[in-house]
Amino acid sequence: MSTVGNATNIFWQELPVGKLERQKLLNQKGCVVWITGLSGSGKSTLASSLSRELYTRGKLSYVLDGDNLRHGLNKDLGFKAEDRTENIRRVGEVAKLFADAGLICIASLISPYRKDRDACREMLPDNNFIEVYMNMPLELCEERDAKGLYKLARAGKIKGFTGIDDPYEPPLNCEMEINEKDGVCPTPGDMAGEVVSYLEEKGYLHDQ
Ligand SMILES: Nc1ncnc2c1ncn2[C@@H]1O[C@H](COP(=O)(O)OS(=O)(=O)O)[C@@H](OP(=O)(O)O)[C@H]1O
Ligand SMILES: Nc1ncnc2c1ncn2[C@@H]1O[C@H](COP(=O)(O)OP(=O)(O)O)[C@@H](O)[C@H]1O
Repeated sequence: MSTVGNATNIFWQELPVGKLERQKLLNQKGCVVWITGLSGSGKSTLASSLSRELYTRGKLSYVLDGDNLRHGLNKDLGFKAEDRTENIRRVGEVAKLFADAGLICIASLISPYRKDRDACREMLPDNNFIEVYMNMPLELCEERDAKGLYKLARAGKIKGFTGIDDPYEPPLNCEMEINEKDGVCPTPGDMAGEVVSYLEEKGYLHDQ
C-alpha cells in the first residue's frame, strides 16, 4: 500500500496478460516516437506519413497529436509554461500506456522544454523512447505559416508563441534529427523512411 501524489491507500494491481505477450501477438515492440519542434516544422506531417508507412508494413501505431489532444484530454490547458509542462506530462503518461499495450506510439507536440521531454523519457521502461527533432529553421516554419499563427504572433495578436516570444529548447542528445539537406527539406515519405529504418535497425518491428 502506498501514497502516490495526492492519492493515499492505493495498491498496484497485477494483471494476467503482459507486455511481452501483447508484443508477440503484434510481432512488434511497444515504444514511443516523440516528435518535437517548432510549429510548422513538419511534426504532424511526419507523424502522418510514418503511421501510414507502418500500417502498410502491417505494424500497429497510434498518433497522439498536440493540436488534437487539446480538443479533449488537454482542453483545460493553455500555453503558459506550467500548462505546457502538464500537457507534456499527460501525453507522456498516455504514450507510456500505448507503448505498454505494444503499439508504436507517435507523439507529435512542440514540447518546447527539455526537462519535460526528459521526464517523458524517464517514464518509459527500457529506454523505449525515440526522440525525433524536427530541426527546421524558424524562417522556413514562418514562411510556411500553414495556420496563419506566426502572422498573428508577429502582429502581437497571440502572446507567448513558441519561437517568437516564447522559448524552444532543442534536444541535446536525441535519437534522430530531421534537417534540410543543401537547403532542401526531405519529402514526408523520406522523413518517414528515415524513422522506419531506425525502428527496423533497433528491432522494434519484430517482437524478438
Ligand atoms: N502560443 C502558442 N505557441 C505555440 N503553439 C500554439 C500557441 N497557440 C496556439 N498554438 C497551436 O497549438 C499547437 C501546439 O500545441 P502543443 O500541445 O503541441 O504545444 S506544447 O507542446 O504544449 O507547447 C500548435 O500546433 P502545431 O503548429 O502543430 O505545432 C499551434 O497550432
Ligand atoms: N517535408 C515537407 N515537405 C514539404 N512541406 C512540408 C513538409 N513537412 C511539412 N510540410 C508543410 O508544412 C506545413 C506545416 O507542417 P505540419 O506538419 O503541420 O507542422 P507542425 O505539425 O510541426 O506544425 C504544412 O503545410 C505541411 O504540408
